[in-house]
Amino acid sequence: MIETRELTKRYGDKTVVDHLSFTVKPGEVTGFLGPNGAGKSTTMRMIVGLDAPTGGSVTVNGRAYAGHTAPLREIGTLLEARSVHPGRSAAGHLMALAYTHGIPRRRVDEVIELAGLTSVAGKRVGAFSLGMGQRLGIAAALLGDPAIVMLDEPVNGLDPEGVLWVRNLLRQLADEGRAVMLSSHLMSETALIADHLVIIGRGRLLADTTVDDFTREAGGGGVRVAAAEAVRLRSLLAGPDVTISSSSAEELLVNGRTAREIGAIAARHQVALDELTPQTVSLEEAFMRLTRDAVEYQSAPSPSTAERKAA
Ligand SMILES: Nc1ncnc2c1ncn2[C@@H]1O[C@H](COP(=O)(O)OP(=O)(O)OP(=O)(O)O)[C@@H](O)[C@H]1O
Repeated sequence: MIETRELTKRYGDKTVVDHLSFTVKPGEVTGFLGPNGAGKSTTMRMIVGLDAPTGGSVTVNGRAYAGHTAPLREIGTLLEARSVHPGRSAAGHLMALAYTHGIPRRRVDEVIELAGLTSVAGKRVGAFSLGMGQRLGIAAALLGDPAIVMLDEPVNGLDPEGVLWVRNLLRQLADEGRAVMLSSHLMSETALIADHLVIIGRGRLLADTTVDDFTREAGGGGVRVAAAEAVRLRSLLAGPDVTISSSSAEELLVNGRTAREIGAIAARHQVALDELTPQTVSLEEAFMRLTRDAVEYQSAPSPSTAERKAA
């Protein structure tokens, strides 16, 4: 389990992580989401003691990372900046890591197989593709058979097969009872992998929710109904928590009733429907709405000719 409480990081007068509190629980995949520059990497670096917090605290399985005698057995990480000697083979790299952390040699063979690197284990890391490098990074993260796995942008640069592999692996690790945390700036991809979502913007917590709840709320765009008898249908659909607007004489936008309920009411009263369409909002759109005010570099529309002349 990872627990951050009021975790804060400032660089000069800029607050990069701002009183952030969340928990990454065992048996779940937690997606850690935010636009570029939101503070995800900084938070992850503080979790493993690579950056010191300005305020607040973070614990890994109940203690500060530095307080563990065998930290690789507690938490395995893949962070963005990896330093692997390009002249070393994949097996050599993992062996060196295992040796310095007192991890038995057979575990190296296990993670090489788990990461699908058996056929390239003897190859120079410098000649690895991006995808193979990611697999090696994940193999290294799993070396200590840790209770927590924390990966920064693990699917970045992977081809569809690689993405599927990461997705299945993370599911398997969570099903084994491990706490899995992965960062991303891609909502739709994360929704396919994660159970839980921690969404941040400008270092602040914007949402701490389940993927199911986030998806349900994102789908709350109402139902569009078209019927020649729209006026009669409108009064039939009215109710305490129902709001109905209309953009034309034969169209309604209904909030507070599902498409199924609307269809049943229309059938009961013999109102013929020309259209019955739930207005879904894509997950990516919902994520963009949530983080809109927290995007570090927004693309501004270029000034119009009139504005340029006035300037
Ligand atoms: N050492 C540093 N000194 C000053 N500012 C820093 C430092 N490290 C990070 N920052 C700033 O902190 C903010 C958060 O950066 P961070 O890398 O944690 O964000 P992120 O959410 O991981 O972004 P990305 O998705 O682009 O990797 C950025 O504005 C970045 O410029």
